[in-house]
Amino acid sequence: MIPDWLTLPSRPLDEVARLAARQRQAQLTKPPGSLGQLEELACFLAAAQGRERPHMKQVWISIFAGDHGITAENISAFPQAVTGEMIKNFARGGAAISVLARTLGASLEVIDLGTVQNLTQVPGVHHLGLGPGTANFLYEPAMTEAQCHAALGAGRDRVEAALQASADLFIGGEMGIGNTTSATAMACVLLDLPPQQLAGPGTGLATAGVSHKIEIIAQSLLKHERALTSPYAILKYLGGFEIAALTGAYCTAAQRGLPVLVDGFISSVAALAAERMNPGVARWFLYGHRSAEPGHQAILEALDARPLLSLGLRLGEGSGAASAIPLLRLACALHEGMATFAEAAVSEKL
Ligand SMILES: Cc1cc2ncn([C@H]3O[C@H](COP(=O)(O)O)[C@@H](O)[C@H]3O)c2cc1C
Ligand SMILES: O=C(O)c1cccnc1
Repeated sequence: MIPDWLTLPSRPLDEVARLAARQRQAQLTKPPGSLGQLEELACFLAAAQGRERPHMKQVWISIFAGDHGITAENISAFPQAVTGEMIKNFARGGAAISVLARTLGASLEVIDLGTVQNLTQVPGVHHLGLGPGTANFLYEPAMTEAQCHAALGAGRDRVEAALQASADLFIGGEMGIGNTTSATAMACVLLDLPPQQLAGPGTGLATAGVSHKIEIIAQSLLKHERALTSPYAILKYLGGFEIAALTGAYCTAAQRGLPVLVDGFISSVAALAAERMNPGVARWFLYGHRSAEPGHQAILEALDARPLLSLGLRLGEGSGAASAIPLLRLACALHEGMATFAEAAVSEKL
């Protein structure tokens, strides 16, 4: 059963502040609308922060990591051990997201939800110990009810921590070898599309590997067909600890009024699951980029999302979202710092 807290209503955006921001944009020294999505970003952030002039100072990034039983089916170009190895790399500051966070002045934390390796001795990592990864969903539900609830709750708790730290924005990243298979399986059910249409190379499978991945997903969907009757069941049967944590985080962020910048394919599947479990939460979501993973496009369309960047990234870890932070900051700076037509004595539109 879906936990009660997950479906509590999201906070309404401040439409008065949004309107005030729109009116300010109309007075700035540029043809109306000429800053395109940068204008919309400023107005969205105004509505989210309840002030005409929003800012984007404190960015909070939580990386959720977990192992996947489905890796036993040989569906990734990399071995399962990479999940744990990358957790250590995050902790040491050597991963792409580590560099991005440092460069952006964002806070970064790593949550080990449950991996095959015992990483409790690794300093600087939160350990939740939900088990040695999910079960192989080709044969069994990926998560028990208790694991799924704990993972959703872990996401909620990290958003609460972000709020405590006065964060202006929440980014969730993920790490879990095999999680494009998990996310693709979920997306097939959420969108009612066949795996042939959504599956892609993930970390770099060649054509034969993608065909095998499609076959494994198709068999898994057949196996659990009768159980996959709700977005929560889809998450529990086919998801991962980190995907559930993202889902819980996204719902909490919308409920508490903290805007979210969604990352790539896997994060967007979590965002779609969140929106299906609690319609309306997606009003609080921005989308950092369009991933090179081919299935991302269909997910973005289902969310009516307009991603900010399209750089051919296919990494995860929150990297595509983090890469878009400078645009959010520029949108706020333009909104705040540009002169109005009156201030600059520039003639307005005829
Ligand atoms: C070194 C390395 C660092 C990563 N950081 C994120 N991912 C990404 O790749 C994985 C998903 O792809 P698949 O489903 O094909 O296994 C996830 O862990 C994801 O975050 C990485 C993958 C690797 C190899
Ligand atoms: O878009 C993503 O999030 C992604 C794509 C491939 C591998 N890992 C993550």
